[in-house]
Amino acid sequence: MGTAPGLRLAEPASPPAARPYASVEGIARRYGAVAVFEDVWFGIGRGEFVCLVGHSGCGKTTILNILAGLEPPDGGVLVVDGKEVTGPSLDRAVIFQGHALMPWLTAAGNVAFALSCRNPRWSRARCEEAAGLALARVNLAHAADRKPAQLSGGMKQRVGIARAFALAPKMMLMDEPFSALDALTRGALQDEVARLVAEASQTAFMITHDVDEAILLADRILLMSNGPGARIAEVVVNTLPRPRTRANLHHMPGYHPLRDHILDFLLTRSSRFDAKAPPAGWTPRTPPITQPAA
Ligand SMILES: Nc1ncnc2c1ncn2[C@@H]1O[C@H](COP(=O)(O)OP(=O)(O)OP(=O)(O)O)[C@@H](O)[C@H]1O
Repeated sequence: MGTAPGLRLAEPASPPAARPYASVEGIARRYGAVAVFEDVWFGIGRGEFVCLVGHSGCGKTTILNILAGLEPPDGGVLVVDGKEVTGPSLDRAVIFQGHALMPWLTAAGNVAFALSCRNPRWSRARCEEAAGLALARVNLAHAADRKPAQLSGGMKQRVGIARAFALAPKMMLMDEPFSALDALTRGALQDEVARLVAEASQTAFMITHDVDEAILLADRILLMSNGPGARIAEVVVNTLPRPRTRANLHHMPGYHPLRDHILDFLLTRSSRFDAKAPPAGWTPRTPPITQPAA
C-alpha cells in the first residue's frame, strides 16, 4: 500500500525484532507551545512490571491513557506487539483510581459483563462461572451478589481488580489504583495484586505516588522529571528478590538504599532535571540505568 503524498509514516525506532513487547517511542503531549512532556521513550518487556513515578502534573496519566489507546500522542508512536496502537483494545485492561463499576449490576454481574465482551462466544453460564472464580481469587466470593452501593471502597476496587485480571489482558494498566483507599486496605490490595501478577506472569504498567508500592511491585521504576517538558530522567532496576510482600520488603538488604534513591529523586533531582543541560550521559532514549539495591 502506498503512502499518501505529504504523509510520512513514523520511522521505526529500532528493528521490530529488537522492540520490547510495548515500545513507547518519542511520545509528547503539547498544549499550544507548551509541552507537558516530550521525547519520552521506554519499553515494557513481556511479563515485566514497570512503574512510573513523578510529581503531579508531569503527564503520567496522559502517558497511561496513550498506552491504553484512549488518546493519541501529539508526537511519536506507541507500538505494542509489533503494531502501532491507534485505539483501545481489550488486550489492554485499565484499573482506574475509581472502580468504574456499573451500579445496576452486582459484583459478579460486573465481572461477567466484561467477560462476555472479551469472549463474545462464551455462554452466559460460562461467564458467570468465570466471574465467580475471579471474585473468589480476591476473596470476594461472599459478596458476589451485592451491588456496588452495598460494597466498601476497598471491596469495590477489589471487584475492579478481579474484573481486570479475569480478562487475562496482554497488558494491565493501573492508574494509582489504591490511592483512594485507607492504608490497611491499600496494603492488603497491594499484596493481592503482587500475587495475581506473579501467578499470571502479567505484563503491567502502573502509575503511583507511593514509593513503597513501586518497590513492592515493579521490576523497573521510571523516574519522570517535573513538567513542563518532562522526560524520563532515570530508570531504576529493582533487584530486590521475589516474592516480595509488605511484611518482608523492609527487611531485605538493599531496600533502604533503593527507597532513599527514589525519594531523593522526587524531593530534589526531579525539579532540577533540565533536558537542555542534562546530566552526563543522559539522552531521551538512553536515560541512566541504576541499581541502588544491588
Ligand atoms: N487544556 C490544557 N491546557 C494546558 N495544559 C493542560 C490541559 N489539560 C491538561 N493540561 C496539563 O497536562 C498535564 C498532564 O496531566 P496528567 O493528569 O497527565 O498528569 P499527572 O502526572 O498524571 O498528574 P497527577 O499525578 O496529578 O494525576 C498537567 O500538568 C495539566 O496541567
